[in-house]
Amino acid sequence: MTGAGAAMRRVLESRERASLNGEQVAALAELAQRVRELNEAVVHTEVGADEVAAIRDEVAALTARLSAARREHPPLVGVGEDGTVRHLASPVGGVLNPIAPPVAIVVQPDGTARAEFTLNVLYEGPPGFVHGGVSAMILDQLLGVAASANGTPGMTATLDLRYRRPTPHGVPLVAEAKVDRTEGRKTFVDARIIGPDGRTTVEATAMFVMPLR
Ligand SMILES: CCCCCCCC/C=C\CCCCCCCC(=O)SCCNC(=O)CCNC(=O)[C@H](O)C(C)(C)COP(=O)(O)OP(=O)(O)OC[C@H]1O[C@@H](n2cnc3c(N)ncnc32)[C@H](O)[C@@H]1OP(=O)(O)O
Repeated sequence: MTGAGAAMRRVLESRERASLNGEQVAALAELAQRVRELNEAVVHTEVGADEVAAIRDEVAALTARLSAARREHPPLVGVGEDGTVRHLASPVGGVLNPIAPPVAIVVQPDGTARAEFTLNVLYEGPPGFVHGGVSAMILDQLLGVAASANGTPGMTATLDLRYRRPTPHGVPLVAEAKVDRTEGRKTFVDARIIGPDGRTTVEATAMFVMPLR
């Protein structure tokens, strides 16, 4: 195990997060997906006020059923040898988090963290386009995964963004991040979001700092 992997394991163990087995993850991921669809339906519904009130009560009843047995913290699933963490409830791509945009990040052999995804209207800022804060969140995650996969995980210390052109929603997007260099505890990473026309919409650079403890 790398020093970074050991450091991450220490950080996570000190936070006493439970692990789930594959079957539990699959079941909860399906539930989260249904809730994602519910969120989208809430934004678009045109049903009448009485129906809205009835659905509100049904949703409240479902929340009470789920809350009958609760964990103190959201679960994590382990740390890889390279120090990367699969955070199941992450607000970016966390399969158990119904508000997470569906951003599945894959680390390529050259260390590039890459994701192909489509954002729906739930992530809209200006009409027709993705909210800038959502783009920043996705890029922060991608940058952090690239840093972790490099064996040099850390906390985001700086995140610089350049919004070159609007990022459309409802169409396939690509995002990529790659480590530029490391200096001691600091890791510098570059990233971008690319629109369906192949042009970059947002560029980002970040510095991650490995905490001392
Ligand atoms: C074992 C690693 C554990 C990491 C856990 C990561 C989970 C990974 C999991 C899965 C991958 C997915 C990725 C997730 C992506 C999302 C990540 C986030 O959202 S992180 C939340 C937002 N960020 C914060 O809340 C940071 C808050 N700040 C801090 O905790 C500290 O300030 C920290 C750790 C950044 C630095 O604190 P110090 O005490 O360790 O280090 P000092 O001694 O102050 O600085 C070291 C060097 O860095 C520079 N530095 C530090 N912060 C700077 C800053 N903000 N701007 C410029 N320089 C800075 C300093 O000037 C110093 O440089 P000189 O050595 O003198 O050259």
